[in-house]
Parts: sequence; C-alpha cells; structure tokens
Amino acid sequence: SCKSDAAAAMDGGGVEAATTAAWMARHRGMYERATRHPFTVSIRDGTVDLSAFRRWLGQDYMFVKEFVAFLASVLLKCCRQSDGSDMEIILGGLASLSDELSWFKKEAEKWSVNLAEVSPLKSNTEYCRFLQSFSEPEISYVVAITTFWIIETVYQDSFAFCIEEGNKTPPELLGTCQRWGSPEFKQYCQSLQRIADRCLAEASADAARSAEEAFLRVLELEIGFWDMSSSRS
Ligand SMILES: Cc1ncc(CO)c(N)n1
Repeated sequence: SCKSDAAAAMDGGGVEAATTAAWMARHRGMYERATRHPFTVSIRDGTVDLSAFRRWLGQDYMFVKEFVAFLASVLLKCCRQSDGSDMEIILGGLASLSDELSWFKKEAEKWSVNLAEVSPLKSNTEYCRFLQSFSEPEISYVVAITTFWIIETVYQDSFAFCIEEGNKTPPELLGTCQRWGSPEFKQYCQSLQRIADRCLAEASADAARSAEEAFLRVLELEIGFWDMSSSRS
C-alpha cells in the first residue's frame, strides 16, 4: 500500500525519502543524454532542423494519445492500490491531456503537419508498447507512478533548458518549450516526484528495483524518441 505523508511521518518513515534523487545522481549520464539531447539542445541554439521538429510534432501527437491510456491505467492502480490520496493530482494530469491534444492539432496546422497521415516510427512504436504494458494489473502502482514522474520530468527538464537564460530558441518554437518548460509544469513534476518518493519509501526491495528499472527504461526510450525525431530510426 501507499500511505499519505501524514501516515508515513507517524511511523517514522521518510529517512530514505529521496530515492528518486539518488537514482538521478547514480544514473546522471543517462539522465543528461535524455534531457540535453542534441535535438532539444539544437532548439535552444536556434539551429534546429525544422523538418525534424515537424517529425517530432507528428510523432509526439501519437505518443500523447497512447499516454492518455497509460495515465488511465496509472489512475486505476492509484484507486485500487493506494489510499487514493494521489487521485486528484493524477486526475488533473489526465484532464490536462485533453487540452494538450487540442494544442497538438493547432500546432500541427501551423506547421502544415497532416496528423491523419502520420504513422508511428520504430522508436515511437517501441515506447508505446512499453506504455501499453502498464495495463497489466501485475504492474504495481509504485512502478507506474515512478514511470509517470520520469516521463514528464524528461520533457520538463529538456524544454526548460530551451527557455533558460542565454537561449536562442526561435520565437515560433517558444510556445512548445513553454508548454513543458513552465514553472507550473515543473511544480506538477515535483508533486509527482513527492508521490513517487513516498511510495518508494514503503516499497519492498523488489518493487523498488522494478521501479528503478522502469526509470532507466524510460530514459532509454526518451533518448530513442529524440534520436528518431532528429533523424529517421
Ligand atoms: C516522448 C514523450 N515523452 C514525454 C512527454 C511528456 O508528456 C511527451 N509528450 N512525449
């Protein structure tokens, strides 16, 4: 089970609260390959290949549609396996994807990307298959919430870098960068991180190991997704 902050504090938990921070330190190289990828760094530098950006846009629209189903499975596990105190955060994330899908359609029009004609490339298909595996009830809530947190955090960190001081991001790409790079999105990611850390603090060693494996798998899949957007793989 997954207790609330108050319940965890009462039984003296929280000593090893920062599991996710420890993983980020331990796997720093992988984390940086995912969040300082040549593709997003080229957005920040202003040297981005616009055909690559258009490819990313079409592929990510397909990804987000799959992400809706993934988030529904995270929500279901939250309701079934935790005390339900995280439900509002997850439900809020799910609700905001409705807006996000509209944004993709509008953005696709702006860049003349025909979403009806997009078919998923290999790395996207692989990532979507990974997301689909979470519909299995055997996958625990702690693994699912950790996965959700790191998926959002890679985008948050990647795009926040594109709007940090000294950026040369083309003005027509600022809207994209702000969608995931905003302080509000960062706060949302931090609330997911707190939930993940709270669940990890109580998880069995086996469950924590599975969650760390999922964390690494996401980093790998995100690197593959950026590679796919930059070139064609
Ligand atoms: C590939 C990918 N990873 C993460 C996010 C964040 O939601 C996204 N939209 N796409």
